[in-house]
Amino acid sequence: MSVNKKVIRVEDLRVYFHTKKGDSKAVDGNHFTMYENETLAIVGESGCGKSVTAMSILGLVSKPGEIMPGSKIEYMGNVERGEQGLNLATATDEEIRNIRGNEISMIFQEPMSSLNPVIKVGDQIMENIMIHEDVSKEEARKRAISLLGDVGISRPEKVVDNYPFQLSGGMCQRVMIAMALSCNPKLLIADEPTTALDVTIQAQILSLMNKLKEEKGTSIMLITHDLGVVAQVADNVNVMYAGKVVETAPVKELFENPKHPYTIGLMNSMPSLAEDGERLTTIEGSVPNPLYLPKGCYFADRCPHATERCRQGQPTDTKIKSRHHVWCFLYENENDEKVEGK
Ligand SMILES: Nc1ncnc2c1ncn2[C@@H]1O[C@H](COP(=O)(O)OP(=O)(O)OP(=O)(O)O)[C@@H](O)[C@H]1O
Repeated sequence: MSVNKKVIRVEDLRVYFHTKKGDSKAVDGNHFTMYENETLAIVGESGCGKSVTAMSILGLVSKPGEIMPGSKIEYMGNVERGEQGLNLATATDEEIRNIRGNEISMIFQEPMSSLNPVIKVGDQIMENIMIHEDVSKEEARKRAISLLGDVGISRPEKVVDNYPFQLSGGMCQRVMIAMALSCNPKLLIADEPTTALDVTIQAQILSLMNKLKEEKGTSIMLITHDLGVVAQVADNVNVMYAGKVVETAPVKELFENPKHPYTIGLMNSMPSLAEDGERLTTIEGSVPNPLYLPKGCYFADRCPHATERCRQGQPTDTKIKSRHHVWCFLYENENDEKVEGK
C-alpha cells in the first residue's frame, strides 16, 4: 500500500467521439489512481487511448469528443485546501483553467509545435507564471532564468531572451519542461516527451523528471511506447488496450511477473528488453477500431489463450497482489498462475 497522498482518481472514464459512422470509443471504462511522488507510466500500442486519457484530465477533449456522463476524474489538490475533490470530468471551463498550466501541467512530444515561435522563450515562461500568480515582471523573469537553470540549460540569463528557432530540439524540450514546472505542478503529464530526442538528451530529460519527482514530490504521468523508458523512470505502470487498462502493477512486479497476454506480448516485442541473441516476437494483428469494438475481451482476436468465453464477455478485475491487478479470464479463479511463454 502506498503511503503517498492521492493526487487524482479516475473511475469509469469514458471518452467517445461522436462520428457519422457512430461512437468511436477512444477510452471506454478507464480507471486508475495517481499518487504524489510517483511516476505512473501508461503504455500500449498506438490508438489505445493514452493521449485521450491525458487530454481528459486537462479538460482538452473537444467536439466531436465527449467525456461521457458518469465518468469521474477526481482531482484531490482541492482537498488539501479544505475543499472537496474536484471532478474534472464535469468541472467548468473556469475551474479547469485555474488548475491547468498551474497545478496540472503537460509536456508534449513536439516542443516546437507547443512553443510560440515569435515570442522569446523567457517571455513564454513568464507569461505562464503571471497568469497564475500575482508576481511582478521582474520577479517572473528571475524565476524564468532560475527554472531554465534547473532544467540544465547553461547560460540561462542569455537563453531567456532567445526565440525557439535559435534553440535545438533538446533545448526546446527543456524550455517546455521549465514552463510546465513554472508553477510547481502537483501533476505533470508527459506525453512521449523524449521520442523526438536523441538518446543522450533523452537520458538527461528522464533524469530531470526523476529529480523533479524526488525533490518536489510531483506526481508524473508518463505516456510512452517504450518499455525501456518505463523501466528507467516509472514506479507504477498501466498497460492500456483499446481504451481500457488491462493490467496495472508496480514497475518491478510488472517486469518480473507480467500476467496479461497483451503485456507479455509487448514485452516480448521490445528490442530494449531482449537479451542478446534473443528472438523478438511481434503481436500479430492490430488494435480493434474503437468504432467497432467486439462484444467480449477486446484482445481476444490476438490472444494465444483466447477461449469462447473470452469472445462472449468482458473480463473483470482480478487482484494478483497489492496494487497488481489484471483484467483477463485466465486469472479469475487462481490468484497467481503464470501464463506460459514468459
Ligand atoms: N478527434 C478525434 N475524432 C475521432 N477519433 C479520435 C479523435 N481523436 C482521437 N481519436 C481516436 O481515439 C483513439 C485513441 O487515440 P489516442 O491518441 O488516445 O491513442 P494513443 O494511445 O495516445 O496513441 P498514440 O500512441 O499513437 O499517441 C484512436 O482510435 C483515435 O482514432
